[in-house]
Amino acid sequence: MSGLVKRYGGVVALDGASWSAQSGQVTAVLGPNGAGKTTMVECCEGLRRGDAGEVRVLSTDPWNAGADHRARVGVMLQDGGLPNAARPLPLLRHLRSLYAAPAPLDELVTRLGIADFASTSVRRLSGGQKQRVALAAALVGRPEVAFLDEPSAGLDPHARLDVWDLVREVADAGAAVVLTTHSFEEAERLADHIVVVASGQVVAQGSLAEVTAGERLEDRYFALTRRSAA
Ligand SMILES: Nc1ncnc2c1ncn2[C@@H]1O[C@H](COP(=O)(O)OP(=O)(O)OP(=O)(O)O)[C@@H](O)[C@H]1O
Repeated sequence: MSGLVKRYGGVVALDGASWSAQSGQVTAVLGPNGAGKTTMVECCEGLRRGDAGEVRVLSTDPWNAGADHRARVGVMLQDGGLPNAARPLPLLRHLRSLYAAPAPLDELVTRLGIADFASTSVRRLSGGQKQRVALAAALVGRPEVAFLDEPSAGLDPHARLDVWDLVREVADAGAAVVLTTHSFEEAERLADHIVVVASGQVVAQGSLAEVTAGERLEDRYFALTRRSAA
C-alpha cells in the first residue's frame, strides 16, 4: 500500500499510509482506536476504495479484483460476518467445497476447539466461539494472503495460544498473514513484521528489533503514537 488516503466525509481516516507485508511472514498492524487499521485492511480486502494512493495485493488492485483473486485471499472481519442461522460445521464444509485445494477441515475444527459447538447455531455461540469459526472460515481455503482483524481479542488464554500456533503455521507454509491487534504480547510473540499506525499514517514499520530499537515495544508504541498525535 502506497500513499493511501481515505476520507469519510470530513474525517481523514488514512492520510498517506504506506506499508507492505511479505509471504511467509506474520505482519502485525498496531495502533490506537480510530487510527485507521480497519480502514487500511478493508481497502486491502477490496471492501473499500481509497480516495488516493495505491493498494496491491498479490499484484492486483483488490477493488477491481475478480473471483479468482478473492479465492486466494482469506478474510476475518472484526464483527465475524457469519450468518446467524448457520451451524459451524455445515458452514465450514460448504465454504471448503468452494475451493480447489482447501485445508483439512477436521484438523482446523479440532485445533480451534470448534468440535465442542459444531452444531450450535452461530447466533447462540459466545463471542470467542464465533471468532474461532470466523478464523476457520478465513483459513479453510488455504489462502495465499490472510487478513485477520483482531483474531485473538477476547479469547481465553488456551484459545489464544491455539490461534497463535495456527497463524504461525499458516505463515510458515508460505502465506502472508496480516493481523490487526492491540496486544503487544501478540505482536512480540508472533509478528515478523510490525506496522504502527497513528492518525491515519504509518509511523513505524519493520522487524520487532527495528521498531523497538532496544526499547520495550510498549514504550516505543506509546512514544510513537503520542508524538504523532501531538
Ligand atoms: N464507515 C465510516 N463512516 C465514517 N467514519 C468512519 C467509518 N469507518 C471508520 N470511520 C472513522 O475513520 C477513522 C478510522 O477508523 P478505523 O475503524 O479504520 O480505525 P481502527 O484503527 O481500526 O480502530 P479500532 O482500533 O477502534 O478498531 C475513525 O475516526 C473512524 O471514526
